[in-house]
Amino acid sequence: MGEMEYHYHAGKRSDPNPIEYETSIYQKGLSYQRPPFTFKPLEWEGLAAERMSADSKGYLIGSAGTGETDKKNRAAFGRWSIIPRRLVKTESFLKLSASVLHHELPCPIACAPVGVQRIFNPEGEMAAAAAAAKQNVPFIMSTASSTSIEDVAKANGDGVRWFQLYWPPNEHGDITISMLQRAQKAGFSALFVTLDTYQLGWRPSDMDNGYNPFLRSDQVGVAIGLTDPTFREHFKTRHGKSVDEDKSAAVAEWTRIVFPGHSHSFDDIKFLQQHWKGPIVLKGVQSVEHAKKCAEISVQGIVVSNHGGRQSDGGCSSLGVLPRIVDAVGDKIDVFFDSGIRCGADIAKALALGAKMCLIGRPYIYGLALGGEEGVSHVLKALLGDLELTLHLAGIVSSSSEHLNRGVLIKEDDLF
Ligand SMILES: Cc1cc2nc3c(=O)[nH]c(=O)nc-3n(C[C@H](O)[C@H](O)[C@H](O)COP(=O)(O)O)c2cc1C
Ligand SMILES: O=C(O)C(=O)c1ccccc1
Repeated sequence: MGEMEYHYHAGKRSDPNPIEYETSIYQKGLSYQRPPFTFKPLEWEGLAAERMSADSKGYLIGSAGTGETDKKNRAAFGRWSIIPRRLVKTESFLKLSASVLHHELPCPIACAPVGVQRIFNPEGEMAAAAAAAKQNVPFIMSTASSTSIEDVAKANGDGVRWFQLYWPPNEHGDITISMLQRAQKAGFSALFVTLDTYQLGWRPSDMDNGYNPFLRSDQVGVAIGLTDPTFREHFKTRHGKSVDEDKSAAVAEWTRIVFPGHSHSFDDIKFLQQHWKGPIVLKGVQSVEHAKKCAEISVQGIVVSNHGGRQSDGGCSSLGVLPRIVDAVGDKIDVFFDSGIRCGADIAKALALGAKMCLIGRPYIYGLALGGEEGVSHVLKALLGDLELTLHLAGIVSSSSEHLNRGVLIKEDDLF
């Protein structure tokens, strides 16, 4: 199927057509253009699950422990409601934008870093990075990618791309530097450092399945390590054989390096600041105290995230902590948000609560599993179209904080 023509238009604002909402989505859609799969966002997970092996399904959909954090992430969106304003003179095309990391970008969402994408579709990150570029959505590449840094950059072309670091311990600083240099050379313009995953969480689905994507025989998720010259050299010195001569030992060694089982400290951030020439964003913030410390050490941003509830059970909702973190540091650093976003209204609420940009996690991977590049495009376009129409019909004329702010929200609990 060719490029869909229903309306969402991230970045295609130069040619506004006021009636495109109706004509594209309904008339064209119903008569001769069919989406690759449903527009119903809450059905994507079930449909994708039908396509996947039990291992991949458990890995993607599963979360930590009883799943309490994950459930709270979702439930939190229902506690805020959008109050529509009437007789606000609106343009037919409102402006979606985001002002982050000293840039004006055409839409306020990005693809969250998600590792091992080839377990969901053979084209993996190549398909997702290509779709993101076409929709003007920044793509955050994971250290645990199943495709090398250089190949993802090629697939992403002239798109905006950022690199997510699973950060080796200090004694492997040379390997960290090598990854950063490769990413920089390949056009990744910001560094997202994930703080909450120096070890995978307690994940019952994966333990039931005895499943860890790294330890599969086809070594998915270790593409960066196995292609890294500094790691290859390190492996040879230490094991007396090349990576290619003993792949399973190399995979085990790389896994120990990127998931060492212990955390860095605030002081260590200086090392990254010395070796990365660009903005640094710390991912996995859930407390005001931690956010304030991040703001003190001259990083450019944080991601308020609990990793989609995949790391710790019994945690709070990511959306619940967002407003207080924005109040504490939002005027000093860029606050990104993720965990639990499934539709346009969810994005609208997180932006209204002060996030500058939302990262989309599982939903675009459901798209990848259901339809490769076209599936990811469908999900991104659907989310952006849904966001745009949600704002439009609420009389909110842009996604900037001037118009989309706490004034448009009410707490559902306060209504009763
Ligand atoms: C299958 C899967 C793999 C992930 N891999 C990474 C990763 O490699 N690096 C990272 O920082 N976060 C990773 N995450 C977390 C996402 O970046 C994001 O924080 C989370 O998915 C947001 O929650 P949501 O899925 O509810 O949108 C992963 C999430 C999933 C579902
Ligand atoms: O599963 C995850 O949440 C994650 O961050 C990860 C870790 C290792 C490989 C792939 C993804």
